[in-house]
Amino acid sequence: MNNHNRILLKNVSKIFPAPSGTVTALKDISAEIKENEFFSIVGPSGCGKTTLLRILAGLSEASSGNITITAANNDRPVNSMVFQEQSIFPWMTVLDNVGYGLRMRGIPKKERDQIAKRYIEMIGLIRFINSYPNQLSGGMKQRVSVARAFANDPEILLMDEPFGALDEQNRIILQEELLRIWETTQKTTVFITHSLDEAICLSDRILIMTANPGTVKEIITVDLPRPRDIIAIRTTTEYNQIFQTVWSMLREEVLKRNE
Ligand SMILES: Nc1ncnc2c1ncn2[C@@H]1O[C@H](COP(=O)(O)OP(=O)(O)OP(=O)(O)O)[C@@H](O)[C@H]1O
Repeated sequence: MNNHNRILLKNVSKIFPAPSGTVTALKDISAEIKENEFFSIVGPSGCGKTTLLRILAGLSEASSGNITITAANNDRPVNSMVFQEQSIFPWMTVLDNVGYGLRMRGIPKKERDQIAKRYIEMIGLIRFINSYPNQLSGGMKQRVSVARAFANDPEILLMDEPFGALDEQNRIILQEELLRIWETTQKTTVFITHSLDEAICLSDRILIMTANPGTVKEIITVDLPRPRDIIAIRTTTEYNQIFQTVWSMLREEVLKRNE
């Protein structure tokens, strides 16, 4: 991991109007996300994770506070987002879906097809390069979304529960593929998940949020060596210690949320 800050959040708050007045979804969120870091956010349901990611993506504005995203190269998009639901275009082939962001940036066809093909190979879908989404399974479609986000080569990658809708087997395969692509590209990534296991297996650090309002409870460093074999690291003492630490913090918040 590089020591430069790529994303700086300073006292970010978000207040939504609600029928009974207002809801404070986020309160004074401050964090520094480093260049090349894999940074996950976990927290009880409704604590504001998606709201925070939407603010980072520029899809929503903070009510107060500052967000700074340092762009190293002005020709690249600032961010690409991968959502939980499959968000690929049904009328485009896998190749055209993965190259979509590059096309929007005016990259010539030959070059964008070359780049797209590289990522399609990485996600193991080269046999399906000319297939349409209705010929693919849910897991395959989500792999196309992941490949598209990386092919776009954004400054930062934002992922909102990208594997949440998948069955466990596909989830493990996609986690392994994501780890491999991330370890090759070292793209600064902010990743939301409900799964502690997923957060630990993938991340350099994990931000644990409180609920009502969403604040930073703790930021934990995941000191597990890379490259990681996500099946093997689950059997280590280090993994179990981190799991217990994160869970004991999160448990308090989930219980509070259920009160
Ligand atoms: N557009 C909106 N208008 C009003 N309230 C909103 C809006 N979007 C989110 N909220 C509220 O803000 C809070 C945080 O919501 P958000 O979806 O960010 O949480 P989350 O942590 O992503 O939830 P989950 O884990 O269930 O996906 C919730 O109380 C939610 O009801």
